[in-house]
Amino acid sequence: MTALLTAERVTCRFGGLVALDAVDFHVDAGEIVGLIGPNGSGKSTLLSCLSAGRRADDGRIRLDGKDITGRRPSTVARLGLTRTFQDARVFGELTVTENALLSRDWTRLPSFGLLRSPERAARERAAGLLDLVGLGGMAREKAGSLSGGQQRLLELVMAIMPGPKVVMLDEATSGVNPALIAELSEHLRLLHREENVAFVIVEHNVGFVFGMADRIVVLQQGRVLAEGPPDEVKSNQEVIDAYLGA
Ligand SMILES: Nc1ncnc2c1ncn2[C@@H]1O[C@H](COP(=O)(O)OP(=O)(O)OP(=O)(O)O)[C@@H](O)[C@H]1O
Repeated sequence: MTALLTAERVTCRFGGLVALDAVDFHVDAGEIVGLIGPNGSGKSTLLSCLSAGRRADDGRIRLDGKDITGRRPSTVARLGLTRTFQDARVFGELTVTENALLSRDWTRLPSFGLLRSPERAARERAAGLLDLVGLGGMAREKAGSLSGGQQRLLELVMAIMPGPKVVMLDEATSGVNPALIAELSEHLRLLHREENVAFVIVEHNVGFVFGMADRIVVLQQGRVLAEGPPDEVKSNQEVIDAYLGA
């Protein structure tokens, strides 16, 4: 089977520092991949290269068979790859619904001639997704009034609105009340099931990511240290020494 997203020998340098050193990485359709590793190991840089926020210095990236190396972030998003950021990026002065509608992509939403305009289709989709993550009752509230966890969920809705094939989550649990992390997992599972979308989850909360992922990839100093099913990676001595045991 050909992977949905593949990175071949992706290299990224910041001056003399090699943040990613010929990294191979892939995501299959509908898969949940956890990306972990110590601080500075290159996780966020890999997400930026994959989503075209940063141009890789070397290597190739393909999404659904198309070469997306060096394409613009908006093009990559339209082709089916979206992301969230370490700091939730919602617009506090806009309502929850207005935020969700910001990331609509008219061309991918079904409309039915005069009966259902693209605007109406987008609003219906936003309402459905907000309901799915439990934010339906807050649709008219200003996004700035939401809690950290609710802002994370709204950001997730914004990333999913255009109907992507893969969504990358950078530190999904950061700013989320620890008591609500189990709830966040449930909402993610629901979205995964309903939307049949693949997720790449960059995360320091090991319990959360090992509980969610089908496969874990461990980065260390810009290279892949290990990858495999969560149970296998959890008991890998190199991973314990480099990260989990710390
Ligand atoms: N804009 C930048 N300019 C210079 N160096 C950078 C820049 N961004 C990242 N780096 C360096 O690249 C390396 C990889 O950083 P990156 O943020 O990708 O790691 P990370 O695994 O996401 O870390 P963390 O878990 O702390 O978020 C680090 O050494 C970091 O200092």
